[in-house]
Amino acid sequence: MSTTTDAHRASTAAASAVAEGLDAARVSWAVGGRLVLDGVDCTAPAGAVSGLLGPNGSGKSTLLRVLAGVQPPTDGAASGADDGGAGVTFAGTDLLALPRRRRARVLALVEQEASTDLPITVLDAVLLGRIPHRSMLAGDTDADREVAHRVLAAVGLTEFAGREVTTLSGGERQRVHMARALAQEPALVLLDEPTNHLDVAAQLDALRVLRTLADDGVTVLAALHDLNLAAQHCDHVVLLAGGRVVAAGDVREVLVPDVLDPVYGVRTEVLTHPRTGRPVLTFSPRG
Ligand SMILES: Nc1ncnc2c1ncn2[C@@H]1O[C@H](COP(=O)(O)OP(=O)(O)OP(=O)(O)O)[C@@H](O)[C@H]1O
Repeated sequence: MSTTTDAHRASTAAASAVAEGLDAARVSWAVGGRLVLDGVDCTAPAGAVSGLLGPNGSGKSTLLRVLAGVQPPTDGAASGADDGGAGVTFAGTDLLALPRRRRARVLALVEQEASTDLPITVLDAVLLGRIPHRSMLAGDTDADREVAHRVLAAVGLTEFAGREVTTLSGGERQRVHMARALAQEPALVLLDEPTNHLDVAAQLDALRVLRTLADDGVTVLAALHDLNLAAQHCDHVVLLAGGRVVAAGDVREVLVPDVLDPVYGVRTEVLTHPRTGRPVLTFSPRG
């Protein structure tokens, strides 16, 4: 069985061996006196696809927003957590201390409900991702447009470049959000449910894009609800419940009945994928 401490320690050690990953320590966030994140420690190794898992309301979106610097962490002592201040480093740099613009050159966040009601074309929406790379007053350069077309091709949206974003389907918009994030050319990508709204082929496409990023050395951390997608596509997973990390490590250690059943309140059975050797999970109600 994978315990919080053992698996987490092992994955932390693995991440520090890869000097360039994301390392978050003692991250807390409270609202209305309630601790939504309670001293979260987690890592995402560089060059790997990491999955952030957990039931509804466990704190995945909140954690991604804090890691991305969108929402400042609550001071541990002030929030009632029994630890000190939060630390979020990437490649040894204190992410929370970086000015916003510099942080946007390092990391991109793809949120679940990103605003899509701007009356602009897909190409212009993706070009917004280039803003952190140019001076405030400069317009798009040829190099910016080259990057935008490259990332549009990567997410399969080349023929949508001239379409207004508002005319796209939910799945197409989801891919625009991913393309805009990729246009930032970040070294760290945080994604909240990137497969939401996507059909099964598009889900595999999205995960293929994440794999390509990881193969290029990018650190990828994606919140995922589908534990089987995580089982097949993640190198490392972090499981949250009630704002705490309950397990972290390799999918074969974390995605097991002893860990999942109490967290999700279900009965899990684990098979082995005949081709990949990775776990395939089935669920039934507990009782
Ligand atoms: N601004 C806020 N005000 C009050 N409660 C909040 C706020 N933001 C988050 N919460 C609460 O914090 C908890 C964690 O929310 P969060 O969205 O991070 O969970 P999640 O794991 O991403 O959930 P889901 O899988 O349903 O998307 C929830 O109970 C949510 O209602």
